[in-house]
Amino acid sequence: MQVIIYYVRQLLHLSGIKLYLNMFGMVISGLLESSAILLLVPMLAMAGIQLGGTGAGYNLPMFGFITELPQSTALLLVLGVYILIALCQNVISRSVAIRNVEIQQNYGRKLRYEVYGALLRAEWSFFLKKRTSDLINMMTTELARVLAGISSFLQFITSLLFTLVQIGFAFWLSPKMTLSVLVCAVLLSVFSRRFIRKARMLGSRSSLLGKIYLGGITDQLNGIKDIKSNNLELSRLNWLHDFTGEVKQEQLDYTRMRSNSQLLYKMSSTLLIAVFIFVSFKFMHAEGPNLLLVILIFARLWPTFATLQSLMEQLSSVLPSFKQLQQLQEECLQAAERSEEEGKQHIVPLTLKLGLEARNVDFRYHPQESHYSLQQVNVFIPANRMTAVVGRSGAGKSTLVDLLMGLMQPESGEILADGKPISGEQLLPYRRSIGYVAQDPFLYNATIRENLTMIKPDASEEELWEALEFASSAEFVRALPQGIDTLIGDRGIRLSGGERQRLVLARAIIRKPSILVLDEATSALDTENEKKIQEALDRLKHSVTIIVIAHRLSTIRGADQILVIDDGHVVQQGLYSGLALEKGGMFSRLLSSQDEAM
Ligand SMILES: Nc1ncnc2c1ncn2[C@@H]1O[C@H](COP(=O)(O)OP(=O)(O)OP(=O)(O)O)[C@@H](O)[C@H]1O
Repeated sequence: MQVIIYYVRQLLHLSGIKLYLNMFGMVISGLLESSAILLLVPMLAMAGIQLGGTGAGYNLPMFGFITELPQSTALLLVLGVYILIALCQNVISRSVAIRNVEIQQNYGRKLRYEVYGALLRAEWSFFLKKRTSDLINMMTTELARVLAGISSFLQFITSLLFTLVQIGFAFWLSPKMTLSVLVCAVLLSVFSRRFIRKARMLGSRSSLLGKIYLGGITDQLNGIKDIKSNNLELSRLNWLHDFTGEVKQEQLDYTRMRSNSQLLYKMSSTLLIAVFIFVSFKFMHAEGPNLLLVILIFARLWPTFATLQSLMEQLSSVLPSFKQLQQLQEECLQAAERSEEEGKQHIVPLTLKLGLEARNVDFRYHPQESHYSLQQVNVFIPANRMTAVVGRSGAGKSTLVDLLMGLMQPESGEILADGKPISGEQLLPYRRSIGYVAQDPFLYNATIRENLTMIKPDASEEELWEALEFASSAEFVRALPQGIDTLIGDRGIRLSGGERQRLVLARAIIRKPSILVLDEATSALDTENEKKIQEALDRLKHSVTIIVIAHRLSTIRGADQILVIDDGHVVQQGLYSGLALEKGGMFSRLLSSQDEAM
């Protein structure tokens, strides 16, 4: 429960007095609702209208004057009061309902903003350890469950207050009867604790199933080409068939548990009413209105107990979601690479003047493993020059570049830009100075223009086309049906691999970065386009610091420096011509293996 209270406190902090007013409104509304019904019987009795039995009605002094009125006037008055109470109740509940949505939506927005903000501030290595689908699940289903849980908690508090008022009312009408009902309710709630435990267990199972479903379906839709080309449709459908069987079972168990609990409350209510009426009639010789009173107290009180029980079950079932959300927020906080305030500041990109340096860098993806992805790496990358990083697959090239971009922090050692460590306040200005083209180019499902202006919102038409020209994209963009305003689909699916790569390059260049990082950026290009990009990079290389990861060694002939990495170590360093001559060196081995492959 503590975890729920933690989030409810935040809600209280955000909505302040509004929330208390609303809860008060809910209690008043409930009170009016019950008083409308409860008062109707005695008021009608006072007006001389008996609802069965021979009793004279309840002795309610405040309504004494009614007996002095003619019966039809009294009836009209009583019904008028009844309508007035109902009107007040409905008006209050209308405004409470609207304000409730406003309060909950405000809090929902704040919570989503906070959780997503925390995710965005977390460092890259945090995302390497998480499944994207789990994070999506947290941001959608689990967060929605938490918000529903908060709403249930508030409903629970209101129902509790309402029940207390109802008990007070019932006590006023008949203390003995009310006490008996309360004793029965306490006994039943002790017995019902097992339903609450079961609800929590089923809630965990439901969360887990939600996670598995989203993970599985995301994986499969991402790999739909693989599924189709390997004829895996049937096996994937079988997976869904088995999985939905589990979901069905879980839903059935949950519904069975809740129905059992409600059945228990409803049947016990019927049974207790029967017992009470029998005892009142047989042993206390109660008649008409008194028997009606027994029914009224039960009819009003017992459903509130059933509601409380049902809300407690709902709360228990979403408790695991609360815990997961809190855990995610804590993990994000621990993995935060900067504070919220830093992110809000206006960031002026850094201009690299001297160069980048990796000093005594060690890095492991998992500290518990003995294998280092990089070990004792010492390199200097001069500003406004082109540095190429080469090596066998798995040598550590991407790891080095990710560290140089400040996406991850070394386990020991330092990454310095112009002699200053790229962490803390330096980090965001440094990041802003980088243009990056990944091996697997990513584009948003938007128009080409939107993809470019996302990076530089104030880019002029001229700047957009300049970047497209640079990346040899202008020609194909002009040929598209809506030109630069063409929608390129999910991850740019409506474009060819080479076109995507060129657009990402245009996007990287549009901000006029001080550092340009290209991870195999020309791998999907044909020889003609590759040549054009090479020429453009050659023109840039004296005004921008370029770092390229290259598999095709022919593309880095013009590099000012080549770093050869093997098994996490920098094993060679120098110019293409010099390295090619070092017989037996890793670079010449890479060269000869590429020659053989051609
Ligand atoms: N997210 C990760 N978690 C654990 N280990 C990783 C992760 N990413 C890379 N590694 C390991 O770190 C080492 C270096 O990987 P890295 O991706 O830097 O190599 P690379 O030279 O860029 O390879 P490639 O040319 O195939 O892209 C490899 O042993 C790899 O298995």
